[in-house]
This record gives sequence, structure tokens and C-alpha cells, in this order.
Amino acid sequence: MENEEYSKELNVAVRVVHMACSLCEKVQKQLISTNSDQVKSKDDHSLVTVADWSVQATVSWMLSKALGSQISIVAEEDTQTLSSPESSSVLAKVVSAVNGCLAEAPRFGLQGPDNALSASQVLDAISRCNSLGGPTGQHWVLDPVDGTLGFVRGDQYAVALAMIDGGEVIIGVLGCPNYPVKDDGLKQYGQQKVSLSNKSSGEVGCVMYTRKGSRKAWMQPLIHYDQRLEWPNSAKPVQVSSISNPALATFCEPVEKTNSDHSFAAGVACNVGLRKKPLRVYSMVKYAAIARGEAEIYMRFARSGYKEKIWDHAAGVLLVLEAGGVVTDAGGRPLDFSKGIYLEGLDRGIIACSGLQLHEKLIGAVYASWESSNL
Ligand SMILES: Nc1ncnc2c1ncn2[C@@H]1O[C@H](COP(=O)(O)OS(=O)(=O)O)[C@@H](OP(=O)(O)O)[C@H]1O
Ligand SMILES: [Mg+2]
Repeated sequence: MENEEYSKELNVAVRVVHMACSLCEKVQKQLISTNSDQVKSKDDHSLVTVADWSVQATVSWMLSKALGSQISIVAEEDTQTLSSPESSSVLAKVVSAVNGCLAEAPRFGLQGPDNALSASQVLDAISRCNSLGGPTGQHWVLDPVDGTLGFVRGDQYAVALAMIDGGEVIIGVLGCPNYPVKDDGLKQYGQQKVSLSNKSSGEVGCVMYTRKGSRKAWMQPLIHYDQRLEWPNSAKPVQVSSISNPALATFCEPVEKTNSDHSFAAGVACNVGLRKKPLRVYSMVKYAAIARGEAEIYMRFARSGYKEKIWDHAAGVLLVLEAGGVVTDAGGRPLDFSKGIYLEGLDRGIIACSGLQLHEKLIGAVYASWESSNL
């Protein structure tokens, strides 16, 4: 992808997501071994971890350093809770995690700071990500730790970074630290959870990336310990599955039924002739599974009134599209990333498929099932 438009941005974004994954792996390891005060509750009752804030600070600082401090970043976390006096011990952990990660920037082919960042510099880096996106200009879109529940449970989660220009997603990068690199890695992970101590082999964890219009999507393995990221870092092209027979297709959905109506999806699945049990996976790893050809369908039906956020979809949607798939809302229209932080106008839900045939069947089945649903 050298010499292409946005190649510098893509290259930096991939390296930064590798750094963020390495940070997350360290925090997840501590979290699982101590289950200490790394987890705090947030207004919306979701879980926010040290990793969330640390990744946001790291990505914000690194992107600004490499691409200029004028860049616009839209990201999930703010600093309200973190800057309160009760959070001082968490803030200290965040500052330490960020500085530990930034000190390793050269290993990832990037330049870190000359001196360790102070707490106020870390808070600044987090709060700088307060852009609201929109239809004009370039905006980076970050979900520092997507799939918070998966993260705290030692399961699947993702670091999702995208860049929108003129309202269109141009770059998509998804770090999936617990997604095994080999084919069908997710199904195997589900059967026999990969233990954290067994993760250093380079077989578990990948970063996927793509650029709009390239018709290609790539996967690199995570690097571990003192390894260096040497481009292209064994990048392998990925593509969607060629299965179009519903009886053979695998469909993914969110783990929590509060995030997606499982029974409505089961009705649609039955109507279309899907036979396999749903593959329930935390986070945007669901999009990664479609882009890698491990599953054919991702259905998501949030309760009525919930507004999907752009950072939960931008990187994953572009990966599926460029790997050869189709993603629309449940009415068959493309998702609109130009309206600010929400996917405004989204019709009922999101359907991602490996191909048009399956997609048409699903849209038809949603239409047929909708009347009888109670969403
Ligand atoms: N009510 C409701 N409906 C739909 N979606 C919601 C809802 N509430 C939250 N969210 C967003 O869902 C993100 C997690 O989605 P997942 O697909 O990972 O769900 S699950 O954990 O597998 O159930 C989650 O992202 P993270 O906060 O990054 O984990 C939220 O942005
Ligand atoms: Mg999220």
C-alpha cells in the first residue's frame, strides 16, 4: 500500500494500534490476576478500565506527534471521572501505563516523547479527543477498548481506530489481541480459551487494516516482548468467505442480549435457513470474523431508541467492505458516518454479510419478521 493516498496515515495508525494492543495485554493480565481497583463504574454502568483511558491517551499523543497536533479525534472516553480526586490512584496507574507504552514507541517504528508525560499532559491527551466528527474534514475515530465486558472477562475485545474524511470512512484498523491468527481461530478460542500465559507465541492476537477503495484488507500478527515491528510484519491479505448457502453459514451476534435482540435474530436466522448456532462474540471482533472469512453474517438489533456510535462500527465496517463483504442497516442502506458521533438514521439494525446473496435474503427476512417483532 506504499505510494497510495493516505499511506502515511495508515502506516502510523497500524503501528499505534499495535502499541495500544500491547498496553491492553499488560493491563488485562493484571486485571485478571488481581481483579483490583482497575475497574470503576461509569454513569452509563458500563465498565471503564485503566486500559480505556491509557489507550486513548497513548493513541491521541502518538497520532498528534506523528501527524500534527491539529488533528481531530473523536473518542469514547472523557476525563470527568478520571480527574476527580477519588480517582487519583487510577490516574497514577494510567500515567504509568501510558509512559510505559510510549517509551516502547521505537520498537513499533515510531518516536515517543523525550521525557515521561506528567498527569496533566496525559489528561490533556485524553480530553483532546473531544471532536464531534461530521461531514467535512478529517476525523480520527477511536474506541480505545471495544467490548469492555470481553476485556474484563479475559475474552475478546478490540482496539478500533478509523479515519473519516468528508464523511466517509477511509482507513480502518482493528487490533484484536485475543483473536488467534490461524484460520477458524475464533471458533477454536471459543472451545478452548487461550490462556494468557500462552499468548507470547505470535499465534494469538492480530491487527487488521484496510484503506477505502483498495479492495484489500490485511492482517498482521501481534508482536510480543522485545520483538520489533518490521513492516510489513508478515501481513497476510484476508477476504470474506465464499459460502452463500445459508445452511452452511455461521452468524455472529453480541454476547449480551441487552445489546442486541437475540430472539429477533433467531427468528430471522430461522426464516433464512441458517442452521448453525449463533457465534456470540464480544466487540468488533465480529466484523473481523466476517472480514477474515471465519463467519458469514453479523446481525445486530439494538433496542429501539438506542443510537449506535460511530466508534463501535467505523473500522469494522470498512474492513468487511474492503475484504469483499456487504454492510448495511436492516433496511439495506449503507451506514452514514457523516452525521457526528451517532449513526443517525439507522434503520432498525445492522447486517454485515460476506456476500450479496446472503445479504439479500437477510434483508428480506428482517422485513418479513418485523411486523411480528416487539422491538
Ligand atoms: N443498549 C445497547 N444496545 C446496543 N449497543 C450498546 C448498548 N449499550 C452499549 N452498547 C454498545 O455496544 C458495545 C458492545 O457491543 P458488543 O457487540 O461488543 O456487545 S457484547 O458485549 O458482545 O454484548 C459497547 O461498546 P464498549 O462500551 O466499547 O464495550 C457500547 O458502545
Ligand atoms: Mg465500543
